[in-house]
Amino acid sequence: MESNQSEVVDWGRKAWNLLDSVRRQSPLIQCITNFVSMDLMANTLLSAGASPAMLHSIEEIPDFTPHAHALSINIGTLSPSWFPAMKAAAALASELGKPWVLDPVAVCASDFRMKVCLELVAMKPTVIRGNASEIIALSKASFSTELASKGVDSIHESVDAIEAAKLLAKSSEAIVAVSGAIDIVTNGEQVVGAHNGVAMLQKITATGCSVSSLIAAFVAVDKLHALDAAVSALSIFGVAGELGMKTARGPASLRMHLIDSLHGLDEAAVMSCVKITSFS
Ligand SMILES: Nc1ncnc2c1ncn2[C@@H]1O[C@H](COP(=O)(O)OP(=O)(O)O)[C@@H](O)[C@H]1O
Ligand SMILES: Cc1ncsc1CCOP(=O)(O)O
Ligand SMILES: [Mg+2]
Repeated sequence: MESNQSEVVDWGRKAWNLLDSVRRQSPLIQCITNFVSMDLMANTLLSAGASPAMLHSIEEIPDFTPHAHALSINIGTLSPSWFPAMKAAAALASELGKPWVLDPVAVCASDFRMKVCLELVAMKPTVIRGNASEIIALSKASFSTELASKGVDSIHESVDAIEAAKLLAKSSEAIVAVSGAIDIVTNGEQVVGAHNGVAMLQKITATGCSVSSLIAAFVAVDKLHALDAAVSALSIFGVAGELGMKTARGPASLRMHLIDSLHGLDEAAVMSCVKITSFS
């Protein structure tokens, strides 16, 4: 059961406990991800205390996926040859009761991406995390040229995608997370928001991809509370961005300070900086 809507949740404590569990358990996260994100995603997971493995060959899935504690699937640089491995890994993870996260990068950019994503959504991801335009497009379940204009970036605000996220969560039975100025997370009924992060994170490629895999690491250590784990991961990543921004001079140095801050986060910083509120 997720945190009850009427109870007062100490989100700072919850987020810290989850980060602490990731550091103690160092879950193995299999990432089938795009070429752009591999480096930042692996470093994000390492600096949070998890153990990343970027294995995407279909031949290795029967041997390796059973050892992973969670799986992260990202369609960023999709080509037809990758799709069978994504499906095989998702199917095996589901069969073995392992949580998995889908990042529908640029699902609005082409009919091919939309079809691939809809097949993956039907395979029951634990969490779907995208930006607002991606979640709006995916909830409509059909490709439209109107949303294709910005490719991997969003043309909507996250709060504009709340109803779409709820619809998608209900139809897919996944937790749906929409990143943005406020990160929105829903199970279709309950809606929570993480108010952390800095706008400069949008100027570093693959921060969205990386936070999707961080969600996989948090869900790996608390798979019965995927909504709480997802919003905590988003908030913690945002806090690392806020602290990193204090010494950054632009996107390139923020990338470095983001990783350093995530690695160095302590209980006091998490307790005082995490800002998660209920929307419903
Ligand atoms: N305006 C903003 N203010 C603060 N943080 C933001 C803002 N926009 C995005 N972020 C953060 O940047 C990261 C990447 O999100 P986003 O840019 O929405 O994903 P994507 O890269 O997939 O489009 C997330 O951690 C999100 O919280
Ligand atoms: C630029 C780009 N092109 C294909 S995948 C990718 C990375 C997208 O990363 P994010 O969605 O985290 O911005
Ligand atoms: Mg993205």
